[in-house]
Amino acid sequence: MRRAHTVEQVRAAEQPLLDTQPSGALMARAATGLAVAVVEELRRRRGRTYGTRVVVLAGPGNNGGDALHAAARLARRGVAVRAVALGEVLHPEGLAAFLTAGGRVVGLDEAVRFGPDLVLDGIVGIGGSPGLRPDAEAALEALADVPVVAVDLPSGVDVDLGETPRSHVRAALTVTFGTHKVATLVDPAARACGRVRLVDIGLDLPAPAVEALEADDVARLLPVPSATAHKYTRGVVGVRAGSSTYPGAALLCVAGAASGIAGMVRYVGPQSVETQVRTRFPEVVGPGRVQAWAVGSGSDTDAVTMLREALADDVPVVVDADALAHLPRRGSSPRPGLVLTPHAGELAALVGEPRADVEAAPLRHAREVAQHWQAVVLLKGARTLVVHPDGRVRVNTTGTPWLATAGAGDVLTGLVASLLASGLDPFDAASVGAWLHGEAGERAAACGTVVATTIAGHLPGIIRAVTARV
Ligand SMILES: NC(=O)C1=CN([C@@H]2O[C@H](COP(=O)(O)OP(=O)(O)OC[C@H]3O[C@@H](n4cnc5c(N)ncnc54)[C@H](O)[C@@H]3O)[C@@H](O)[C@H]2O)[C@@H](O)CC1
Ligand SMILES: Nc1ncnc2c1ncn2[C@@H]1O[C@H](COP(=O)(O)OP(=O)(O)O)[C@@H](O)[C@H]1O
Ligand SMILES: [K+]
Repeated sequence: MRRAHTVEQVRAAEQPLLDTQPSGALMARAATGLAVAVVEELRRRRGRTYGTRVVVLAGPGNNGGDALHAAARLARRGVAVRAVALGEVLHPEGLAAFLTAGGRVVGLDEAVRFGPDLVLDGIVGIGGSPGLRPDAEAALEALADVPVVAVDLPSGVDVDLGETPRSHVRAALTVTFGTHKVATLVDPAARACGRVRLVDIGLDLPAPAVEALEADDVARLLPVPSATAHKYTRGVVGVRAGSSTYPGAALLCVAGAASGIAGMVRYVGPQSVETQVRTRFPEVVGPGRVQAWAVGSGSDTDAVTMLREALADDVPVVVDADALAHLPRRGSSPRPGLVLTPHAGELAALVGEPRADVEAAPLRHAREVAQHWQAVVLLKGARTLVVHPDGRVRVNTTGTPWLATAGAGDVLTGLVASLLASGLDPFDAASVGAWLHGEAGERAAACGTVVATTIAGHLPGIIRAVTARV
């Protein structure tokens, strides 16, 4: 599991170490890890470190201190280093180490003429508020062609919300200390981080604000049939999706549901669509009892009936697409076991705001919807979010932009419902579903361009590969 903590949590975890360890010990760990990462980055880009050039953009706080200490270490390995001071003062010990190692503080023009291979963004870290001051903006503009390594975080992002409301650094690599921050995992800030590398500085941390499943977590959560299993013990998943306008959505939702996780799949929908489903999937049966429903993908005007009928059963329901618009009104008594799977446009319609506002602040909006409907919200996107009404958040880091293809979401809806039917709770079902879907998309993209059918086609192989890990 990758874990991200808030600024307050990081500061609280740092304090006992700052109180008990020699002054500067924690910063030395951070600076050493940063210097190692920069050496690797220089080798990656230039094939060597000796004779390369690095410019530090140094702010007034400890983030600047990290960068200056790291630059001192780089100087001792033959890297030529310069620093541009952004702020009235520089971190005193960091500056002293930097100067002793042969570094020089220069003006912006000289830093540009120096021709750096990399810029180290030590402007602000977790102490920063969103946005950059004009001197930092000018420095980044003048050095715009040079790749940036962000120290702890790209300066200027909103650390705890993962938003980028104002000017900020766009890094090629972010070296973050102690734990991930919300901004290194959650979009749009995560997009400003480039690759992210975590340096352990020995913090003892509480439960995270945001977590990201990894293969071993998914392996632990995925159900496998026991020796005495029969189809009903594995769970039955029902699909109410598709319409005469969008029969394909039913096929794709069923394909996601029929990935081999649940013991049986039922389809309930218009006769003409049912015929197509049964022809394409001979293993699918008709109405009856289920342990979870997938509702709404491509359901068009049938959405309202499909949702009502699914909600009438006392089982978890995944609500997608057209059915989202027919959710019981906000404020009415919440129904347990709901998973909502909007993309940004659908979530925008739920909260009555422009799509762009949701895309600029996905975590905030997903939290709002989870609260209002007391439901698990799976907000689809490049970094899909899964938000529980109790405040827990997971972010999905698998996937590829090739997944942005019509019908991909329908496959996900069926898959999440099948995980619910097999007994996972809504939070795990949504986050495991997003992880598997992203992996299947990556595998499909490795074989060629991606359409929704090929994503579904890769699910069984991914599921077996993951379950084989335990
Ligand atoms: N406390 C420690 O010993 C450790 C600190 N660490 C580093 O210290 C950083 C936090 O240091 P600080 O608490 O000194 O804070 P920062 O260095 O993040 O920020 C310092 C100051 O920048 C100014 N500032 C705020 N927003 C700004 C903006 N948008 N533009 C320009 N200036 C702005 C403020 O006056 C703030 O006090 C972490 O991100 C990490 O890099 C690590 O070295 C681990 C150990
Ligand atoms: N840029 C992207 N990178 C990675 N995954 C993406 C990207 N854009 C969309 N996706 C994923 O593709 C799927 C698209 O689903 P959705 O928007 O519901 O499409 P549709 O309604 O056509 O099925 C979601 O799982 C989403 O997370
Ligand atoms: K920074």
